[in-house]
Amino acid sequence: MKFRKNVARALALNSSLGRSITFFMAGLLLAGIVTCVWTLTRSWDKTVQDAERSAINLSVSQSRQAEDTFLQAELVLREVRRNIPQEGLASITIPPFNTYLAELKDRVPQLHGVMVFDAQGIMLATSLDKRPLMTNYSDREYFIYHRHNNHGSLHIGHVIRSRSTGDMVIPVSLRINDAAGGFEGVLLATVKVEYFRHFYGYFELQDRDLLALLTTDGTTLYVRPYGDETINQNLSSSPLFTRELSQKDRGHGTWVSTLDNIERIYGFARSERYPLVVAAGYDKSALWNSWLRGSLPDIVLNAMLLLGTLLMGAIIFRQVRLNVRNQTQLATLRDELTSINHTLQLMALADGLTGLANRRQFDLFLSQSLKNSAQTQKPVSLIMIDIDYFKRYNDFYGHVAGDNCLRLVGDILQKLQLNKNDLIARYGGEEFAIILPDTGPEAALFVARRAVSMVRGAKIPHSQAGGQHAVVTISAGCYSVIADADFDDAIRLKEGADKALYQAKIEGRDRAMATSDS
Ligand SMILES: Nc1nc2c(ncn2[C@@H]2O[C@H](COP(=O)(O)OP(=O)(O)OP(=O)(O)O)[C@@H](O)[C@H]2O)c(=O)[nH]1
Repeated sequence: MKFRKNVARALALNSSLGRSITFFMAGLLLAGIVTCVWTLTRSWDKTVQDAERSAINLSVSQSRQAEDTFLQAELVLREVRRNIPQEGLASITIPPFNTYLAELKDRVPQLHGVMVFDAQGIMLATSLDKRPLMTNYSDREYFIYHRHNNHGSLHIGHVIRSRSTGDMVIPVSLRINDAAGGFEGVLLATVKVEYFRHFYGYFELQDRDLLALLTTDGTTLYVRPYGDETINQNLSSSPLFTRELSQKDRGHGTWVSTLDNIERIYGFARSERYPLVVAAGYDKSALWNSWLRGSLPDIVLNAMLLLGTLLMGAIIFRQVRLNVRNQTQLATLRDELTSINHTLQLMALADGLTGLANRRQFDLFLSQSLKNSAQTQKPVSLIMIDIDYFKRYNDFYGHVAGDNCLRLVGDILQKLQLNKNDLIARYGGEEFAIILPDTGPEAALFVARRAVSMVRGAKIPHSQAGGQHAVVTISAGCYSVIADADFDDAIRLKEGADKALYQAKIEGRDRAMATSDS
């Protein structure tokens, strides 16, 4: 609650200007944040797209390169098969044939060796300088494969360690049939894994980026940047095989590698000719860090802009708060002045002793009433009232008691239940006056008599009054006119009423008299 109050005060929410500026600043801030996030998101998306494109291109080009590498091995094997005599493998003259194989192998740098095996797996010829110690190869996967699969296409096996040199090699083999179509032996070319290690080393890649050559059954032939420990790993459970390659031959995707649990952005391509796949993956966290470093100036700039907006907002809010405070102070001041004015107005128009209208208000009211009368041609009556023997009262009871007596008479006159348009005023000294607009002489005399009677009935002691009751009494004189704009009606009215009052005094006081124009 307190927090909400503080926020409302800080943002000057209690003023419409404050509210408008709050909404404007909030909109500006929101637009700034949205633009900043949108720009950065787009920039990151573009970085990812570029990485995906680059990964696809790299995997496609390396798939082609792998195809070329194995095609050259296949061409060598097919040439060897063409050069096997009609009579079969048994008729090969070993030393010259070994030389022939060595020459062929030297023409293709990626080849580790070229060999010929008979139907029992015995090595008959080899391009290698020295023969391996164990000469029977019938346990090798490629040999078993060809013995059981009678077709003339190339077979690419998993990586094996050469029994003659100890090198890691990829076996590429062809079956040889005899004249009757039966199994006669196997032609083998081995491709150096080192060749791929060397070739993949040319590419400018980050430490944790990956370039892998695999067979389509998910077995790794070589994975850069790793060593021999990742060769012949089964990655068939990787999203590359379970998700991507089951749908398309080339493409991109992001997944966590089953080999090292690193998330990468991958591109992949399957060879059209051989059961091979190449995958190129960029380490996503390295890419993120690099993007972050590159985007840092933008981020700092955007943050500064947002900070600038906030600062500007703070300054504006400070001004608004000051403005609102000044306005509040001004409003309070204005209210106070209005109230003082009102009091002053009342004071200017009211009699301080009795609270009745004063002489000034009497004159204004009389003037207005006469104007109305001139227009409506209805009569205006004036009753002039004077306290009897008031000098004696003052002399006997003192001026303070005299003032109190004036207040009491004022209170009694206020209880006369006049029309709301009538005005009772203290005319001056111990004299009162009642203006009765739209009232004729009879009604005025009736009111005057009631006033006389009520004051007498109040029984305010006046031992010096001289009458039989020894109470304060009043005398009243009434006069009525229908105003005539050409004439000084106020003087006429006052003189008439004074004359009647004088008459009442002469007649013995404590009474009301009326005079007329005649
Ligand atoms: N205490 C008090 N006395 C006032 C005030 N204004 C006028 N007086 C007194 O009222 C008295 C008026 O006396 P007069 O005009 O001679 O007449 P009166 O004694 O009332 O005699 P009549 O009018 O002939 O009955 C004077 O003594 C004034 O001093 C006032 O505000 N307070």
